[in-house]
Amino acid sequence: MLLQSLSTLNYRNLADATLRFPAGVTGIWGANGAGKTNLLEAAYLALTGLTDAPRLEVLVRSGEREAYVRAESWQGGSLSVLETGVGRGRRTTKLDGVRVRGQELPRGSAVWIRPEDSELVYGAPTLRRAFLDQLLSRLSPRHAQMLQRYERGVAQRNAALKAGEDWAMGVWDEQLVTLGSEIMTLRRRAVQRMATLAAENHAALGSRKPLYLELVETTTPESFRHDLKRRRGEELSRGATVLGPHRDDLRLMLGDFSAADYASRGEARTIALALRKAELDLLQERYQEPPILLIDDFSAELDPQRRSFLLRLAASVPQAIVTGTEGFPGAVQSLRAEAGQFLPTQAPSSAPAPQLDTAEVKL
Ligand SMILES: Nc1ncnc2c1ncn2[C@@H]1O[C@H](COP(=O)(O)OP(=O)(O)OP(=O)(O)O)[C@@H](O)[C@H]1O
Repeated sequence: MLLQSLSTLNYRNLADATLRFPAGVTGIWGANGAGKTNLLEAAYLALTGLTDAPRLEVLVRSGEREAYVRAESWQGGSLSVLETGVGRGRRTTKLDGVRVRGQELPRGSAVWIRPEDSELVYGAPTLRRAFLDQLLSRLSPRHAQMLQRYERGVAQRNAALKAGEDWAMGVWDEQLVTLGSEIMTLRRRAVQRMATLAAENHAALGSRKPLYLELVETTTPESFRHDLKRRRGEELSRGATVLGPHRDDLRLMLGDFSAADYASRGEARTIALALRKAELDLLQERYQEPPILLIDDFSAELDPQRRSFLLRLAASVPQAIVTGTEGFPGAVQSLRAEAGQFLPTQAPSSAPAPQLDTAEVKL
């Protein structure tokens, strides 16, 4: 996958413009608040149709009603045009001029690595679940569909529990058990594979402590039906479905210790990096083409060894866009960010050029 150009209109603080990207690494540097993260966010939205903005309207420049992003990208030897428009609670996507659902955009097209990824370690289970679910949905459209139906089922079942409709539970339970069991089975398989990849990546990042990933389930496919019955009384009094895949978590362990409780900030960033690299590995495995790598603030909280891993990782994929407050060594194109504009320039760099030994980065 290669991003040839990105156009934005009314997107946050970005000037309305089209930027072109060559193969290789584009380094974008500039002061805090210049618009570097906004540009990566816009590229990710255009390429995947995905955003984790809390509300779509925050993506729209203050004072405007709609924002629009457009990517021209090469995939499997052909050029596609991907367009997404967002407004208050509304999102439309087009692929080559034809309106499609978000899921129909190329799912394996980009991976976004950013400092906030540390929240995957420290944050609430919801964040880790969202990470897993989003990745699984990108790997399997069937999973995306099942998850949507399951979540709708949980919402409807919760409404029935709140209304005290004990008599209706048999039907809701059946739906939840059928969908939930399949989701759990798929998650188990994916987490097993991801655990191996993340542990390898973590070691390649120079970490001495081993990383373990483990799914913490509130029930199992075998006992889901029985567990729902057993806890019916509690559910009716709380008005909520208290077990099932929507309550599961992904436990991250550094050796014998819970990473959420014991990891330093740098260690958390390293674990998050190992997870993102596993995401890249899985998408590449599935779609047989390396995703475009978007790396925000490449030097944040990382020591020279881990920074060097990122430099080599960026150099090992066909295309990467990397931001920072200083230049990115080895970039084929450097852009200076200022007030939402991106101007070609010679990047200043305080870091030494990376050893581009791509064999060291396992893809
Ligand atoms: N909807 C919006 N409309 C207008 N401006 C916005 C909107 N959303 C965010 N901004 C502004 O965009 C600016 C750039 O933010 P961005 O996160 O891209 O900066 P950055 O270059 O990544 O900075 P840093 O180096 O601090 O991470 C911020 O000043 C922010 O207030």
